[in-house]
Amino acid sequence: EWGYSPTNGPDVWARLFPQAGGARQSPVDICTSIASSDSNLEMKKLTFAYESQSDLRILNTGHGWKVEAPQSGSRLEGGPLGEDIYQLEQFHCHWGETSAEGSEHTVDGRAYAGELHLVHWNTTKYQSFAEAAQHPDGLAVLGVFFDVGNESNDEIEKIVSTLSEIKFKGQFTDIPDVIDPTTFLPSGLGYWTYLGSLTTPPCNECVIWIVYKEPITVTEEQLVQFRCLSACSGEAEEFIVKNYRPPQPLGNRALRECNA
Ligand SMILES: NS(=O)(=O)c1ccc(B(O)O)cc1
Ligand SMILES: [Zn+2]
Repeated sequence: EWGYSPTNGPDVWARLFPQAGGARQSPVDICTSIASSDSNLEMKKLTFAYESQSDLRILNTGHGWKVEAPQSGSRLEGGPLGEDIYQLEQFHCHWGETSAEGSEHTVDGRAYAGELHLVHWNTTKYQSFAEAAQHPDGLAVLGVFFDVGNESNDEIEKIVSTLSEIKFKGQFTDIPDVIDPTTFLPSGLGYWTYLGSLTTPPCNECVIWIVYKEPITVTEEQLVQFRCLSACSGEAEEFIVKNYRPPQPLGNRALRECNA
């Protein structure tokens, strides 16, 4: 089973998952000096509309936590997404063993303490998430960086408060609180965008990435709770202390920015 240790981690994924060695892999280091301010993006504003939902199911995937949030009423469109509408499917995040690392994307070589991914799929063109993940414009993922600060993030706290119930791989529970994905987004809506992939196996090259420039703040305690999840399903305890893939070559891909 793939993971993040030297024997099953990112450096060996391509052996089992050939796409992991492709030319449009994610994450990447966002070199801000080469980001082109694409007037086209300025014109087509990125718009999103989410519902608030309660009783969303959160599960321990063995690689982290994931909230299943299929929202037929949600819409992400505009910006780099052309004329298609994308619908929220799930959200999860990545972190590191200390807060000095943990994000997947880096900015001019700088890592953040973690990164939240809001995963959407193209409902204009495809009939299911699984089908969309087989196409170059199938998914759109919003990435939001975590900075560590003194204010705990109330929305993240709703996630943290359930983690004791899903300590082991395969366990799931319902989040009793109402979750509004909009609250995960920073106030500043400037972003970078490029064509990439899933950052975990099978690393399908099917993602239009939209990475917000402004981080949101979480507390060290909240990140400590993430690291208490176990990657195993039973007694053995192997904590999920890191689950981020390091940056992959950008190659000749365009990196565009939009200062909304
Ligand atoms: N980390 S990620 O957002 O690129 C991502 C999203 C979905 C899946 B998946 O559905 O397997 C894997 C990785
Ligand atoms: Zn992710």
